[in-house]
Amino acid sequence: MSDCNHDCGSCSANCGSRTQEQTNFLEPLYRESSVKKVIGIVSGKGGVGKSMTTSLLAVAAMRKGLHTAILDGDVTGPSIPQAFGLHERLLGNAEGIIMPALTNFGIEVVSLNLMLEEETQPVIWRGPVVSDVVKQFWGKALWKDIDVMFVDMPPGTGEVPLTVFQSVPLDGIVVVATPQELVGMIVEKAVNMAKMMNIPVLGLIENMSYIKCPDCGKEIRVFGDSHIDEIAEKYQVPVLGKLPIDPKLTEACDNGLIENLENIYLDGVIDLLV
Ligand SMILES: Nc1ncnc2c1ncn2[C@@H]1O[C@H](COP(=O)(O)OP(=O)(O)OP(=O)(O)O)[C@@H](O)[C@H]1O
Repeated sequence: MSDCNHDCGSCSANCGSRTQEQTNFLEPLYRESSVKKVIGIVSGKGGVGKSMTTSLLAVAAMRKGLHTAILDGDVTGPSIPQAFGLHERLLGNAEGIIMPALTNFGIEVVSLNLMLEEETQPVIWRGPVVSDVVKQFWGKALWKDIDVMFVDMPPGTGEVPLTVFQSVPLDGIVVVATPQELVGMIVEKAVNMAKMMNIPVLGLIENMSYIKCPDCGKEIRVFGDSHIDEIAEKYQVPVLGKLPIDPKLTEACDNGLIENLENIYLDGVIDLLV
């Protein structure tokens, strides 16, 4: 590795220069939980549509008849409950195990926003506390017979997402980016981070790729030309989708109706992921 500091105790990469056994940071599941497949939704920075993509993928999986869950790991900016219109407070069982909330169509959700006294309360916690919360969402919740779980990962490639990468046994990740990010190195950093952790990159999704003129149907590339195919080729990963800026998506998210939306953009993707 080019940035190796030869301190294997502080690194999770399983590279050729490793001199110490790899430490296992994985958080165990609660004994009554079972999750067949765990997919992390990752972005190089915030606000690019990671939660939107997580929600759309979960809805698509649920519609395929899979028992689906969302672990909202974006602890400081949790937007999953809003997209599904969830507001009730989460309950714990006698052992203090979190019981996930159920959406109208049966997706199981755990999110910090369902635990706060006030949904508008800011979460101003330091990194280790944030990553600890995500670990607890994985290990201290009752995830019963889940076929596929989507983890809305904390944004970026810093300490918090790194700890989540190490604590939750991800089967793979999907990277979401806007066209601007695809010009820079942010996406490549996210892809490389996953590779260093030996986590397969299942594919890339370009969000806010274009806007369709409602009058003539022409696709306008507001943020410039797409570079997603070049990056996908460079890293040999598939492009799973290109989502336009669609006011119907914003409206559905804002009104908690994401499950009622016809999921035209990511419908076919589930067969490639699960
Ligand atoms: N393709 C799209 N068309 C229309 N609106 C979108 C689209 N993608 C995302 N949005 C809207 O943009 C906002 C940000 O999206 P989202 O919350 O999914 O981003 P995020 O990457 O999860 O951000 P953060 O990491 O800050 O939580 C939301 O209001 C969402 O409804």
